[in-house]
Amino acid sequence: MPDDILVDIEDLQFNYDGRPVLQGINMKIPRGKVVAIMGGSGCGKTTLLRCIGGQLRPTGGRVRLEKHQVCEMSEAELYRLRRKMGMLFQFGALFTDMSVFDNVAFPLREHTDMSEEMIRDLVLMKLEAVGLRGARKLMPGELSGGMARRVALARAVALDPMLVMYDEPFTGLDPIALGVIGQLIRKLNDALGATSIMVTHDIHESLLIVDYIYFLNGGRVVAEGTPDEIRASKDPFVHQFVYAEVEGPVHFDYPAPSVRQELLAGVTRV
Ligand SMILES: Nc1ncnc2c1ncn2[C@@H]1O[C@H](COP(=O)(O)OP(=O)(O)OP(=O)(O)O)[C@@H](O)[C@H]1O
Repeated sequence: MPDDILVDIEDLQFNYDGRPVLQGINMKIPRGKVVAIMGGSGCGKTTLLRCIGGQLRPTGGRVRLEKHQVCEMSEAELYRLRRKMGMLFQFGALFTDMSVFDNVAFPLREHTDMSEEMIRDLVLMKLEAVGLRGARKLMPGELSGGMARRVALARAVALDPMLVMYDEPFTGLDPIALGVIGQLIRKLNDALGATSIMVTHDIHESLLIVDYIYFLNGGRVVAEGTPDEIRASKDPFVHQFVYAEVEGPVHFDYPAPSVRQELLAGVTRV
């Protein structure tokens, strides 16, 4: 694998109970880049992140992260590998019974045997990077939504990960907080020399901060490109996302038989 590719995904397939969700995904994510993955609801974006992180075992294909074949690793090996991955899942839930400081210190205490003094210095550095050093004693219940997301961001990068994965980091934020989080994702990626993969529905923020965007539909990559290529694209999938059109090739309904079929089968009673 060329050295500049951190994550190499080849023909990745995943089924839930026999229902195909990922149907042959190919992606090469270079080191140092911020990449967005977009697509309609339920098209498999979170499933893809979980296959990269090794939380789900694919039914076919492979994921290489650096020199590691993620799909073939034991639980113990995955546990060690995850130390090098930061993850921020939807809403970036903080531990509500721990202060801001302890939330960010958590991965350091869990995965290293650093002294409390070192942990303190590192936590304060990460909180400084997200502009919340002064808020370290607050509890999550005392934070605004945007502040809580910034703490979750600081926690995701506490161990200086080589790869940071974000699952819908902008959900529920007002436009200003959303812009702040977007800028921080970019800034932290570059300051840490990390690589970031972000699942998001926010095309406009993505166009501002990422290096490359993949569009998924039906478990496959249907379009991809740099922000400039995406802006200039005539592809109908891309067009539907950029202009937030309800009608288009992306279907937002969960797959179902026709209403007529269901009525005939008598299964629509609730
Ligand atoms: N644990 C599960 N068991 C069975 N099916 C699942 C499970 N988790 C997800 N699915 C199904 O797999 C498909 C892909 O889900 P996934 O969460 O990856 O989609 P997504 O693109 O991230 O969606 P969204 O944008 O709405 O978060 C969906 O149809 C979902 O219903």
